Amino acid sequence: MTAPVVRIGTRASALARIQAQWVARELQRHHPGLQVELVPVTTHGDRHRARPLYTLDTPGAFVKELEEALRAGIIDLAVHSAKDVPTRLPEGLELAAFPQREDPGDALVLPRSQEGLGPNGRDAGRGAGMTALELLPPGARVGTSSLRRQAWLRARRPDLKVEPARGNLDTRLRRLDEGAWDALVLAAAGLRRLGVGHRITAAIPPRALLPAPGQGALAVEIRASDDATRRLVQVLDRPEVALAVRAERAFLAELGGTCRIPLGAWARLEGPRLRLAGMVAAPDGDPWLEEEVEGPATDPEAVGRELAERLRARGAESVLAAAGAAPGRGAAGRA
Ligand SMILES: NCc1[nH]cc(CCC(=O)O)c1CC(=O)O
Repeated sequence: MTAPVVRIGTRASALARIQAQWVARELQRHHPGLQVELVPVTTHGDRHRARPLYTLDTPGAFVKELEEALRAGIIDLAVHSAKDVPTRLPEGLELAAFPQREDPGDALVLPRSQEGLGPNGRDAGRGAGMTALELLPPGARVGTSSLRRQAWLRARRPDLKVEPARGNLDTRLRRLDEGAWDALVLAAAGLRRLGVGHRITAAIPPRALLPAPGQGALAVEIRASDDATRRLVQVLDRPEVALAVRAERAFLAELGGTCRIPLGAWARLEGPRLRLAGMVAAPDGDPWLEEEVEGPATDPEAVGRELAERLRARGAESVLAAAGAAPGRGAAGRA
């Protein structure tokens, strides 16, 4: 009998490759002798690096081609950042595992020349103990591509100049150091996975700014008919992560969210209960609606729906309507 080969599709970006390689290594660690092959796939989101994600009209800008390769049988599994995966999957595919989650929060990064300022600053600088927002000087130019981060910055610090920042992470950090912006706001998980967690000047905890649904988590997608691969990837699944991300995604799906509206969600397992916080806001951060619910961990989708209902009761619908959000496939490379 020939040893089975599992073909893992990966985007070409450094972060995507690190994530796919991690999955490959974990699979081989748990299944000695298993053959894995990494198959590069280019996505729409990768081809339009320079444009803010929310201006791309394809939902799932970073996942669509991987899903097509899966359905065509070119690859057996796709490794995604969970927050890039639209809430509605194409026919015949399923998310089979949610591995251990990285830091779900966002992070403020200052240029190298200002690094001493933060709580992580090597010289235990003047900024020790200061929050991300306190570290930003008046009128600072802050680079970020996500509407959620933009809404937060505009609501909390109307003096700031919020500017688009896309391109891969290395490029953005280099341009930051060259003076393109005074600061960047990014997902902490991406920086940590890339081994540049030391560039985080100040963490922005989920309580201060609710993350994008799924932020910091990976999602492993397979063909629903592929029982062999489902069995193999079971070892990667962390039930507490799966429950949290399912609740966050259900909330997003219920509000028909796309990456065109500022929306955040963060779930934690507390024993047999699931606690889920969520927000929707106008692009300028006013209004800003935030709520928290808890419910049985046995039904994360119900907890997500309950949170959406609570926010609807507070007028979320008009916030969504004003942003032109229509029920669609859900997150399209939401950040
Ligand atoms: N939107 C793109 C994207 N997709 C996943 C990450 C980072 C890793 C993660 O959130 O899990 C990023 C970059 C960012 O938002 O700064």
